[in-house]
Amino acid sequence: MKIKRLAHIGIACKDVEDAAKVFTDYLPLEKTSQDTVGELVTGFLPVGETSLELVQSTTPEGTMNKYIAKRGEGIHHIAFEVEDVEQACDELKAKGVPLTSDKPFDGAHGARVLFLHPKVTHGVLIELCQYPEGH
Ligand SMILES: CC[C@@H](C(=O)O)C(=O)SCCNC(=O)CCNC(=O)[C@H](O)C(C)(C)COP(=O)(O)OP(=O)(O)OC[C@H]1O[C@@H](n2cnc3c(N)ncnc32)[C@H](O)[C@@H]1OP(=O)(O)O
Ligand SMILES: [Co+2]
Repeated sequence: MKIKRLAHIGIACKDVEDAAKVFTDYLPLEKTSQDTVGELVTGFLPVGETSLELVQSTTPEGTMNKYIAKRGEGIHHIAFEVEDVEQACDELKAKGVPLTSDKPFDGAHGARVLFLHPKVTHGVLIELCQYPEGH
């Protein structure tokens, strides 16, 4: 597996637009995109070669709302960009690493994403993402 960079830090929030205001009012950051991906809304704020990814659920029982109900808003996951997420998935499976899905699925900005289960990563939910060429 080749890791290219820390792609983003995912932050669980109740409302992307509200949360973005804090980061753009208190810090010199800019929200450069907002997209809906399945039941999630994401907002990206670039910081050097990485980004903050604000993530909100659009349904009461959605992933982020479930997380927020248990732990409150805050850092939810860290995402590493990999060269080949299918290969990374095969490698992790061969090592017996528990994943949250059987295979990579669609993420924001055309990425394919895969998550290692936080129970084996010292409580840190780790995303691996592969972006399309030219991203
Ligand atoms: C927007 C697209 C994409 C991108 O392009 O970047 C994204 O970032 S999507 C982000 C949201 N999607 C995901 O997080 C998908 C992967 N996550 C999951 O599949 C689930 O959330 C989970 C990690 C399997 C947990 O779901 P579930 O088992 O149903 O929830 P529980 O509340 O019962 O949690 C079990 C256990 O895991 C702990 N947990 C849950 N979330 C996290 C977390 N973010 N970080 C650390 N630990 C987490 C939770 O506290 C429970 O622990 P115990 O209480 O000790 O059992
Ligand atoms: Co993410």
